[in-house]
Amino acid sequence: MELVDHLRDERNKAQFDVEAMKVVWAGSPQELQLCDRMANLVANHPAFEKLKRPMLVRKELFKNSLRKAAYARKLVIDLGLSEEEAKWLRFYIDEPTYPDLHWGMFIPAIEGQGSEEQKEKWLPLSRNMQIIGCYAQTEMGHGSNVQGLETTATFDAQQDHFIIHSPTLTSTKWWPGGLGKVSTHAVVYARLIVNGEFHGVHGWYNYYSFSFFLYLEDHSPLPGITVGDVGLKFGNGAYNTMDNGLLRFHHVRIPRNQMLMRVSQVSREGKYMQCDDVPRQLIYGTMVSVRQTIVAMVSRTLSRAVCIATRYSALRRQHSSSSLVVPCFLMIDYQSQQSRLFPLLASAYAFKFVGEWLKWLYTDVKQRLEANDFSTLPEAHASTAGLKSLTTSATVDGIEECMKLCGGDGYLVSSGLPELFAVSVPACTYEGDNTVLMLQVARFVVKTVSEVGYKEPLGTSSYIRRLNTLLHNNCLVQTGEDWVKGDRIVEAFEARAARMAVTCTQHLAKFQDPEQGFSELSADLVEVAVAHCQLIVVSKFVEKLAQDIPGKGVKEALEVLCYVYALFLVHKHQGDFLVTGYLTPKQASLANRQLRILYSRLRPNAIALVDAFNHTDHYLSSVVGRYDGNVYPNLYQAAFNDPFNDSHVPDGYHQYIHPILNQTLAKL
Ligand SMILES: CC/C=C\C/C=C\C/C=C\C/C=C\CCC(=O)SCCNC(=O)CCNC(=O)[C@H](O)C(C)(C)COP(=O)(O)OP(=O)(O)OC[C@H]1O[C@@H](n2cnc3c(N)ncnc32)[C@H](O)[C@@H]1OP(=O)(O)O
Ligand SMILES: Cc1cc2nc3c(=O)[nH]c(=O)nc-3n(C[C@H](O)[C@H](O)[C@H](O)COP(=O)(O)OP(=O)(O)OC[C@H]3O[C@@H](n4cnc5c(N)ncnc54)[C@H](O)[C@@H]3O)c2cc1C
Repeated sequence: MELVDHLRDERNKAQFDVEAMKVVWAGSPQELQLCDRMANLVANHPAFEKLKRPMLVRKELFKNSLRKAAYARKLVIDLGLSEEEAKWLRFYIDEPTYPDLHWGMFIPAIEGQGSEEQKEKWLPLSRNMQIIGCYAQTEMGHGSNVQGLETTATFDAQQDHFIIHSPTLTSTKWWPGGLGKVSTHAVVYARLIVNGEFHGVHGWYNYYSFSFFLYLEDHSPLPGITVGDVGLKFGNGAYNTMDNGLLRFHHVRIPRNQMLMRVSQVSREGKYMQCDDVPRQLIYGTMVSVRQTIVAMVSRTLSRAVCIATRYSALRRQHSSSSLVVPCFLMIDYQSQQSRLFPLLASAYAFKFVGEWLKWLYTDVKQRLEANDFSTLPEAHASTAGLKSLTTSATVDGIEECMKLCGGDGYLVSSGLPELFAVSVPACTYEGDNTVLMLQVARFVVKTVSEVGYKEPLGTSSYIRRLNTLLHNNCLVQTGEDWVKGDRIVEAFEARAARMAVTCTQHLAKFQDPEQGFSELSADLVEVAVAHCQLIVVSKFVEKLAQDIPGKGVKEALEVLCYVYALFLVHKHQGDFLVTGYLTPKQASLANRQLRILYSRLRPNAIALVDAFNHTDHYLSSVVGRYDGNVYPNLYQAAFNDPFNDSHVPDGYHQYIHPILNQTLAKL
């Protein structure tokens, strides 16, 4: 039977080579081929079916996710997949499970913080999954405030042991993924006590990582350990496939050599030693690594929501504004729909490119750290923290908007959007609360501004070198067309970021106690950080356009997306641009007018731009976002796939409806 493509007319409108755009989106022909292979391996295997997930109760759901993880592991071994291939395989299985933390945090923590000897011992065991690990940092009472962690690790010189203890209820380890039911090991953050002395109580370096056996072979916890799951989380399915755990220690002994010893050591005699040439911030290194990964992944999450909303918008017809009776308008042709949808489409591309750049920055910093060069760590910290915060917040808001863009059907689980929202929303909290992370960026920016004159701003903050120009030269835009020039756009974002940073730095200088100033101005400081991070995203998109991009019409289509992203932000934050005096109201309104022109240029390419994400129907898991656009019969069928429709008479009907119909309520 011939398959009907309900989106064919839309696909025919494309003004660029979709296959070439797929390569740009994937990053390279090799990446495209790799992702395509892994996505189809998952899509074509019944073991990875996921549509029934939201109907399962927690215990079934969890067992189902363990089965999938075990099956994935078998595929990795049987097919001899590389670590990179295995990573994509897990990604397309699309279900948070313990291997995410094992591979994503436990192993990187050992790699980054273990001594050579420890790495030799623990890494082969971990990579072969002979042990399964998690990352136990957060406590019930302390999440953002890592300095406040209460778990103690007291050195016992007599027995050459550390004694790990949870002195209070609030010191209970709380949230670590994979901890609740599965992990055999954990990297635990604790306060170090040697010879009765807390080490580094004034600094941030008084937390050390320990690796320890959590379970005996019969899989009951070691004596002195209480472990469990933190309980049901938001959304059906969603993050409930993960055993986020709780953990308490009652004077649990572990050998001294299980303290991760790259940053500092405790000797057999009980002497505490800090490695001179290694900054203490390195114990936060795993977070830098994971924040980078989150940015690399988040564009795909947003692209998935946008793909669903764009395809449905290009199929569904509603009435025109002049006639409420004739259903003639495609939803995507409403200007208001475009103004909500197209900036999200542009954001997905923008986040992809900034994610590629961040990966480059992180790879560079990682190599430097291995060679004990820590000079770029502050920038890597600020960039990973800020971009993690910016992109996850925008993505989660974007998914919610996509749900609304699909009308009532977006709210159906079968649209794929509610579960995507539920599984993504904790990304604004985990790996650092987004506001807390933006305050870290603000610290970095304010420090850079304060040091102008005796320390050269580098990398993402190098615009601060041109402070004088940026503070005094206003925008030169005179026509709408003037707005679609890369260097002009970047300069506008630089001027806004620099002016906001300088104003805040001046306000901070008026406080006698800098910390009090920082606290009182924290809302403004978050806005400074947002401006700095948006500048990074815009400038990396513009830099991408300066590269050689093959394929008919590909570069032109990307230019439109870049300007949509940038001018949408100018419009959204026009208050910043106006208050700082960089723009006049006329220039701001020219930006908005140009944005409307750009939407009309983007419109014919909309479907092709989401096709270029190359998402399989399995990955999308959305009736309304199907590739063939055959929505309505499938939407109808999906309703009958719900077990709730197995019978016309639900449980409770005879008991609770009949008495009402028969007026026999007194018998209840
Ligand atoms: C949509 C979803 C899509 C995709 C998802 C994909 C993958 C998901 C995979 C995994 C995610 C799953 C689970 C998540 C796991 C976790 O959540 S683990 C726990 C994470 N916890 C946190 O992130 C805690 C946040 N808090 C902190 O990081 C710190 O406490 C703090 C930095 C906020 C503050 O710490 P302080 O000790 O008070 O620091 P400070 O005094 O402010 O700063 C001291 C100096 O240190 C520098 N610094 C801070 N952090 C780092 C760092 N990470 N690296 C390098 N340097 C750092 C800081 O800049 C200061 O420097 P100065 O030069 O100014 O002194
Ligand atoms: C799904 C999920 C998975 C997780 N996985 C792990 C894991 O594997 N391992 C692990 O160790 N942890 C994990 N966590 C914990 C996570 O890292 C913390 O939840 C996170 O760091 C935030 O800490 P908190 O929950 O204590 O929030 P809080 O720090 O209590 O924040 C609550 C509110 O206070 C505000 N706030 C806090 N501090 C400040 C400040 N200094 N200035 C201004 N505002 C502030 C925040 O902006 C936020 O609005 C996970 C959490 C979730 C939800």
